[in-house]
Amino acid sequence: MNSTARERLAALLVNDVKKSGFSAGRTAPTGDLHLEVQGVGTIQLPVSQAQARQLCAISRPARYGQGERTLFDKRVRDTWEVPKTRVKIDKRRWNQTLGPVLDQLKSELGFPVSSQLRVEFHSMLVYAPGQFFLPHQDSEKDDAMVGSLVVGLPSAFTGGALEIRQGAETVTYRGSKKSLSFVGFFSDCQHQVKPVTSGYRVVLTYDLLAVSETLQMPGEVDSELIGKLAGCLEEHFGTPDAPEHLVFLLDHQYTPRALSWSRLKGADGRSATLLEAAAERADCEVVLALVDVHETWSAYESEPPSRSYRHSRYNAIEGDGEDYDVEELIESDITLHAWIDRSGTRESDLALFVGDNEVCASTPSQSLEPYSSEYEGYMGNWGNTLDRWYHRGAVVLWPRHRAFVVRAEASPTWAIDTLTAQIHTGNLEGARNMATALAPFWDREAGRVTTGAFISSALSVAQLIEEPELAAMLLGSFHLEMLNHTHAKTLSALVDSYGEAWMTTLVAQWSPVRRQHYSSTSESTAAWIATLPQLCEALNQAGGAGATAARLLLATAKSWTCKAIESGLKEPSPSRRRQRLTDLGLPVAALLRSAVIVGADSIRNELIALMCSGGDGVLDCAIAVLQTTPPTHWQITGLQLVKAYVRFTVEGLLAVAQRGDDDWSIPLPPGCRCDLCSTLATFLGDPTQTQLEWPLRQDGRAHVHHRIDASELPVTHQTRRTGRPYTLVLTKTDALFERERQERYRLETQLAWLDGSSEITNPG
Ligand SMILES: O=C(O)CCC(=O)C(=O)O
Ligand SMILES: [Fe+2]
Repeated sequence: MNSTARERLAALLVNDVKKSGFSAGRTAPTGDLHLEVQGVGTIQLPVSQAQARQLCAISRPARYGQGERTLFDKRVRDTWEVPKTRVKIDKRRWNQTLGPVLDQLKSELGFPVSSQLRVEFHSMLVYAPGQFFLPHQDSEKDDAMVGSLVVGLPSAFTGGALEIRQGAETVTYRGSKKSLSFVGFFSDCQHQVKPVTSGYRVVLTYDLLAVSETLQMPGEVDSELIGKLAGCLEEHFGTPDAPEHLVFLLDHQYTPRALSWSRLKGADGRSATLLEAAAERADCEVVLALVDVHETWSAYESEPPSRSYRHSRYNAIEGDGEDYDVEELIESDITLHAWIDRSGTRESDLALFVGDNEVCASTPSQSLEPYSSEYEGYMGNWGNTLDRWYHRGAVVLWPRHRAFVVRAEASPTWAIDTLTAQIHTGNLEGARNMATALAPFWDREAGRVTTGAFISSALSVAQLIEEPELAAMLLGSFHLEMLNHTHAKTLSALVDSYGEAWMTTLVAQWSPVRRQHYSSTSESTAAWIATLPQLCEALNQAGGAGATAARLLLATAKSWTCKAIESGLKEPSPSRRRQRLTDLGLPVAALLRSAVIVGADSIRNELIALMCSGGDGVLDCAIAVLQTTPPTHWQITGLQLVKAYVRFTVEGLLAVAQRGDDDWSIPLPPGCRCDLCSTLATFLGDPTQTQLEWPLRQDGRAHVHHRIDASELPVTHQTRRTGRPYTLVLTKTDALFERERQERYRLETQLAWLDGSSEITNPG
């Protein structure tokens, strides 16, 4: 007995839907097939060896697809393909056989009676002895394509079986000596043609397309079943802490383009129809969705991996084949990616995680063909693992009275658009109620949407809703880095509506300082600050409280930058420290310009004082600020002072006497002062000693290594592994002299540049 309502719902659907296969075969007499190949003539059925050889003579080797490319590789596909333009078929007569066969295949593949299958000729193939096609999947090159049809022409051959696999199940089709043999299968099945051992195998291949509505009207007979399904839905959603959704995984996999209510594959159409009717009775909303199932299994390699391909008619990927024995499911997660509701409205870009207690299926993912899989050798906790990904279709349901919340959680963009529409139709009270319902999850869900359109709409909804707390809730998850000059008017209106204190709290919440990102992860903050002058300009022009908003943003950007400089100065690696501080030149320059724009003199003065505060690193930053600011702006931004200071400092550095050719002393930068470090400092500081042999235990050696490497000193360290303890051999290198030469050259270049620039700023 299945315990949960959702499991009972899945069981009801399994029992109802006639067990239809993923492939189906038929034979038919040859009478209606009149086939002519230019250069060979009318093809006599059964195909003789002689005519088969003639066909090979006018053919070319068939290609296969992989990714975006179409490839030719005889180790994957070795088949002759008759050029399509040479093949002529009397369609009218052929349809007399093809039509009824398609009807039979349709029912065996589980399509409802009301649907229609259509075919499009794809190719004529000839397999000579030894030829084959390795396992692959045909990709859907047309939205309506659901599978492939292979029509085998009668001929005498052995081998060449067509094997179709669906998960653990393989069905083999061998063709016929006297009749036409038809095999239809879905495009989510892997299939292969085994090598022909004698004679010739000749086939026509077709794309199989589903046309017209595949959803049925549920019949009277279904009423009882629909009642039971509706009962399951009511029970599933009935408890106070019930899950938000019910996700029924369909049997087939779909590409985003192919997913549609009217083109469900096989029995999926019937399941969807029944669930839709049940949803109606249980007052639920229903959508057709695309879910990604990701499963991690513990696994081991059973034999050396072979390759398999998603063949395209023109797209291909590698699969895992049957080369791993899977043991136990370690974890599985399911994400909803897109859906289409009954009115045909599509929501893409969803990223909704679905809990285990929301999912049911009549076929476990494991017995489908994964879209992609990856085998990892020993992974620590789990030994070897096999990861598999499936793109499954699903029917997703939720109670109608929860519709707004469910849809809003899945798509914050939709939620904001809906609120906007409510406000515009004058239903402010309704919009406020809706916004209130968003509060429990809004921070989490809205935080992952960063599109410009979403930010703009959310900012205006927050203003139009005329409720400070709701407005702050709606915008709470934003980051400063999302704002640009197009938001100036709304930002200014927000300060007008809710006041400066409200905005101050919000900006603090948006601030990167709160996230404490000052280093390599903060490029986006630095890049945003570089655009701040434009935003400040726009805010100034917006009038009203725009200037207030600009000053708030500027102050936050300034504190981030000062913290980033502080953090950069603490960077132990000299080369990384120089890089980080040089990179901060751009935001500092932008802050200075912004300060001028909004008239924030104190911020400007503070930054100028900071740039003139000495120290190695700050000098690098100050030079970068000068280099990124046009000299014509130096006066107004206060950078004249910085220029003078830099000039003075650089001259001072250059005035220090150059290192003598025999001076090997190296200062050890401040840091640890343990006994080992003082021995190290003494050796380094000695102008004549270039090598030190130092018997030292392992932990001591590690400490000294670390000290030398962290400061990037021009000293090599080697361990001589004889005696006890081993001996650490430290050797000063020539890089000491070379680096100082380069550093002087750099300073001289900077000085020359500064002098050159001042001519521009002080004409005459
Ligand atoms: O030759 C066959 O039966 C199948 C050929 C095939 O798989 C293909 O053309 O994609
Ligand atoms: Fe194929």
